Amino acid sequence: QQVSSQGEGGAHAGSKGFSLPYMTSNVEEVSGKSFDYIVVGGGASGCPLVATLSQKYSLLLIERGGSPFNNPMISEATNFGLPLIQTDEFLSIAQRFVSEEGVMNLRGRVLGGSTAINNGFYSRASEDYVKKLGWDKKLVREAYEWIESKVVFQPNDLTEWQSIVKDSLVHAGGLPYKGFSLEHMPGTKVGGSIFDRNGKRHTAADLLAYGNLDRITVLLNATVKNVIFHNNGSGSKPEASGVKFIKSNGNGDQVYEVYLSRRKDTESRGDVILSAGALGSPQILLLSGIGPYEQLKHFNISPIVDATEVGKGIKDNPCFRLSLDSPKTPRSDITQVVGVTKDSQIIIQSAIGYITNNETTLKVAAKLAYPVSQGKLELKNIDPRQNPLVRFNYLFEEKDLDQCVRMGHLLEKIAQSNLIISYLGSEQNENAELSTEEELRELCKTDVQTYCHYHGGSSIGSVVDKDYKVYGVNRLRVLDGSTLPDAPGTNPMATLLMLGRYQGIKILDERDHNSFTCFPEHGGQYTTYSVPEM
Ligand SMILES: Cc1cc2nc3c(=O)[nH]c(=O)nc-3n(C[C@H](O)[C@H](O)[C@H](O)COP(=O)(O)OP(=O)(O)OC[C@H]3O[C@@H](n4cnc5c(N)ncnc54)[C@H](O)[C@@H]3O)c2cc1C
Repeated sequence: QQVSSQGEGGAHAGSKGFSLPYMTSNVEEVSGKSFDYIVVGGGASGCPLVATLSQKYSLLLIERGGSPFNNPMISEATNFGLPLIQTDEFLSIAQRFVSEEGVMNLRGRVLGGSTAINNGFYSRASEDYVKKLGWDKKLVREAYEWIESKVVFQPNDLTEWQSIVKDSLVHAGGLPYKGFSLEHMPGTKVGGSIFDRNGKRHTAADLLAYGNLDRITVLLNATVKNVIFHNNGSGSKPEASGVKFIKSNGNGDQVYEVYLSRRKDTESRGDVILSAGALGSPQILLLSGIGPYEQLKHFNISPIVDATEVGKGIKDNPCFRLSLDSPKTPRSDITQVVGVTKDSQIIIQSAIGYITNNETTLKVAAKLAYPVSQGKLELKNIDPRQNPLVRFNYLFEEKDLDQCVRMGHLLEKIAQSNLIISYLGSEQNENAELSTEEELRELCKTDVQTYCHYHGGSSIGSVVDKDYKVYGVNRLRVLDGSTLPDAPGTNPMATLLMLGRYQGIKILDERDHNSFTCFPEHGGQYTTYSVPEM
């Protein structure tokens, strides 16, 4: 495995000699220009995609947040968790959202996306998952390895807390120890991390340094409102020709535009690619007139495609979390170890996060790896800077609720293991009784939480085709967590980073062989409308 062990393979924020593409927050500088590709959202999938496509094409990456470079709140492992509690409505690094059922959740709002605020735990998807999504196994491996050689690290020693968690997972949880691995597997393992051995975070934005820097422009602090379409003549599908965006700070109400280069030969034109995440991309599709007709009408949005599936099937992995009382205030601690049950249904991990600016809390958490309950995403208003409405319908399906009870049992057993109790030095836990089945069932319903691994909403096979092209229009793709119809089981970041690289290579190959196919191969119920003036 090509994981860097000491940071030599990666470039981290602020390191000397680390060249980055041109970045600007000056909207006027970019407005009116044309690029071969326009990528919206510089997160886990967007950044490797841009780096890869830049080998041959000019790109504009538009990111609603600022730069992660030289920002210790992002780069220092010791600050892990602080940005998650320091949120505001429009400008903070992390943006909070609360699902319709009242569960607090988070999304990244900075170049690097959620990889700039997350726990950094890196684990590949299983071969079964790769097969199920119809991906090319060899290319998937190459793409994982490319990512790993640049921003993934093998932890050196486990922290004291992670070491206790590891032993408790093995002894109390019955999950045998498998050592260090990037592969998803049952048992207890140490995984990869985007934090290096010096405690520096390497976000997806670091990957931009490996592209052709002369061909990449990054526009920061600009929020994309919608995609611009034009008609190529009667009978042809609406074609994306650019995007409209506004300043993220809301100053002024001016709307700016950028365009796709209009080469004479249509075969050699690029695409607008939405990589704005599981909330951002479906929201932009809806704001662009691609969504259920009734919803578009309600918000007075001129319809481009009556795409009933946009926003549907969004899922979040329900999480059962226990906060442990500790007499000491431990230092914040990122996840290095996970436990996976034999049937791969439950994943357990622990981190120490901030609850106030100077107080931390120890948490152990179990996540349901493959939830079946699905929700939906809809517009709340037409402001792209605000969160859309999202309901995940956590534990709606009985099967998920049963698994949640199982998670509760296992987690309580681990949290009350001798190892953890003696570390905490608290006597109250020692005599604590385990909850009954009924109590856990109730707790699951009232206390369900999130791991922030939400996905779906513009899924492959229903909103995009196997090449991530949006059904019903030309030159528009979506590539990020919103396209995953099911969770990768393990933590999703590795797979979403991989997907950006993987699909970037596929697009380069596709264009080399000049075999553009603009027609859906399956799925995709849609009606297209003629393009109105916007
Ligand atoms: C707190 C937290 C902890 C996590 N821990 C882990 C972990 O340890 N391991 C793991 O594997 N996964 C973890 N995850 C999940 C993982 O980080 C995400 O699944 C992954 O980053 C999603 O990738 P993405 O490309 O779909 O979206 P993102 O990485 O979120 O990127 C989307 C980007 O689009 C931008 N954007 C959105 N809308 C617009 C717009 N209108 N205009 C311009 N830009 C826009 C956003 O600002 C963002 O930069 C965690 C997530 C969170 C929030």
